[in-house]
Amino acid sequence: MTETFTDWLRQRSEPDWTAVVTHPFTQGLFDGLVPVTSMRSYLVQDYQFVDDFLALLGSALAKADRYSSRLAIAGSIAVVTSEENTYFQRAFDALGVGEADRVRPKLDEATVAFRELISDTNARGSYAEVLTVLTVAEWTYLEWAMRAPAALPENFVHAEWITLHNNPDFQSWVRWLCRELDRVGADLDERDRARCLRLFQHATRCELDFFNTHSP
Ligand SMILES: Cc1ncc(CN)c(N)n1
Repeated sequence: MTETFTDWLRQRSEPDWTAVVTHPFTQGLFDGLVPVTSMRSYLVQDYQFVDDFLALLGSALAKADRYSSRLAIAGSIAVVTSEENTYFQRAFDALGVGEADRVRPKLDEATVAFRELISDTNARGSYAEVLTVLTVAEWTYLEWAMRAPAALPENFVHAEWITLHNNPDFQSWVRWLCRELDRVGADLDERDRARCLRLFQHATRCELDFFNTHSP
């Protein structure tokens, strides 16, 4: 079988890729053993990441070259702004996160770095480059969440963060993202493919730094 563009990108992003999808933070989630302080700081920072991520989805929606692609992207925007946002609010309530940390927390270095990558891609990236960053963010999350055991932790803060990233709709969305990047990637010249690779590797490193920051 011939190698797809997304497989090519992922293979050249090792060993960071495997380090993200098997990260000890995710094992802590599966066991329900991430300490409250780590879970709180992780979700507070992630909510700021999600803000930029939503803008990047908007950029993909605007840059897409066909209506069917816009529909798929709009479906993901709907999830981020409903189920996922509601999860954050319920988790913040359960973890005692105050208003200031929900709206404008002090950002960790890893969050700043990730946000910079996203906003640069948002401002200057082609559709293929926007898809590249989205694919890393979603595919890594699907891959770690798929490693969860059938028995989920009791605490909904842990359990729902896993199921939000491993359910049939999320799986279809990630499959679509990979196919879309393969489709768009097929028309790129060598220089643009290399740009996507650098972005893919950079985004994978940002994911790793993000988990590392919140691992006790
Ligand atoms: C850091 C990060 N990367 C990816 C995802 C999945 N959207 C997330 N919520 N946070």
